[in-house]
Amino acid sequence: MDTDVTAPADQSAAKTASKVSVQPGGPVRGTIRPPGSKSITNRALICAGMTPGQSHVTGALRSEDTAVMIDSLQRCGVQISVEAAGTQLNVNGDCWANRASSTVTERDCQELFIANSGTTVRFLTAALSAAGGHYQLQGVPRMHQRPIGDLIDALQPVQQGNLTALSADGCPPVLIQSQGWNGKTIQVGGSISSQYLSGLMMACPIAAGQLQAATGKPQSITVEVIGELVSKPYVDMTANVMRSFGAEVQLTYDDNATAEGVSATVTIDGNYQASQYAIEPDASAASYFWAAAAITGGEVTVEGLTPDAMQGDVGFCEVLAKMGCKLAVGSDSMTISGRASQGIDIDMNAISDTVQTLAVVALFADGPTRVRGVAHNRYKETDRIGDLATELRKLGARVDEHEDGLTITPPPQSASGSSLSPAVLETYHDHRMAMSLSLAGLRQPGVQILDPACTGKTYPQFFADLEALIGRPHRWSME
Ligand SMILES: O=C(O)C1=C[C@@H](OP(=O)(O)O)[C@@H](O)[C@H](O)C1
Ligand SMILES: C=C(OP(=O)(O)O)C(=O)O
Repeated sequence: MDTDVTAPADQSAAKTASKVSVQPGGPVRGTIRPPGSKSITNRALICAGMTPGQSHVTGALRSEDTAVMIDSLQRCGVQISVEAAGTQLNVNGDCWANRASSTVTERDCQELFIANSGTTVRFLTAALSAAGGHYQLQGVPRMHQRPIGDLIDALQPVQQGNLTALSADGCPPVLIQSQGWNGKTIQVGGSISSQYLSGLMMACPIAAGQLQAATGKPQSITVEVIGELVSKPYVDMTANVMRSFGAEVQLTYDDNATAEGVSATVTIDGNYQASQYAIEPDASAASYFWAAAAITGGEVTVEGLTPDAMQGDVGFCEVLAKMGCKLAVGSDSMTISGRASQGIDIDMNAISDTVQTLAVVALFADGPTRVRGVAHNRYKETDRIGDLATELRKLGARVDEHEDGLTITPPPQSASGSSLSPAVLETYHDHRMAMSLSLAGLRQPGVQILDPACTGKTYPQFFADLEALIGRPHRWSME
């Protein structure tokens, strides 16, 4: 039996389709280069967009999360022209030069729409607070339930002016009325999201530039994380991108810090310089294609990524290797082959965007898989522990939900392959729910995914690329 994706023939149809299903088939074999990294694109946009001069970014991701970042920066006066189907960005931040932050707060409030993009709201809150001005950042209803209180609390002692999270429990919309920063050391919590620290780090050169203009002296700003810090590879990524744009970043971790102690210290010197910058393919997106090989016992090569990539999510290949797959590393590629046959016990704190991918792979392993260390997954596009458990149960797995993760116990395999159940699966406006759950259809007949267009948050072409990889004509169900 061949694998087959039932999906729309073109992306305009994708926007209106209500369901997609992937039909079971043989081993998936092929090569793919996913689109650019969302996380790196939005970092490059902040560094380039807040810097006077012309920067040139290649390999960028075009998706909803990057579109709202581009649109917000443009509304603030940054000039951004988009070429090569959205993958090349010419960014000019001259609008920030010679801008007196004491006068800009008098302007009309600039309303910015950030949809459900965590990176956009957290990075822009810090950057615009440092730059000064009057802004309101507003998103979709789920964004107004995603915490930003730790970032607001960190900024209150350093920002001159008012800063408020307008929803209950410290969630967006965010209202910023800022006259810049005072240069004091910043302390931030990191147990809910690393994006607060990343946003503060990227804002430091902006604030330092303004302080230097006012005092005539170079400024150095320090940020400390108090207690736990989740998703650490994203913090290393932030430091890397900042260095490429000319900032000096010293970053140290203390893995033995107590709950009240300082677990990370970042000291930032220097300003950004307009730069040329090339973006890696998205490693979280790549996880779906590696998983396709692991679920079907095939072989998939992802080009443009190696274990040296900036994105921690390339570590997903090591997880698959623990489950029994073979990992082959090329000069500019990573190949996963063979079936993921063993259940594992694994801490996914550092690579939490791949938990849903792993959960679907775990459905086809021979024993249970325990995922630990991802309590922060409850604050993402949806509750990625509770809602994930609900959908996996519909497929017939036993799922035990824990405070910090879940245990997935697949039903015993039948001789014909899968012993799961057909199911119509909800996606909760979560792109990763749609992309990961669709892979269950590679082995289990009758798996239908609702609202496939939600992949547009980070990967509008996902189902077209999946079809190209598994190599059969496809159709969308247009119900
Ligand atoms: O900094 C980033 O680019 C990201 C950090 C992670 O969030 P948390 O730090 O909230 O885990 C990740 O889930 C998100 O997709 C992107
Ligand atoms: C959590 C995610 O995104 P963000 O926090 O940037 O909205 C994600 O892309 O999985």
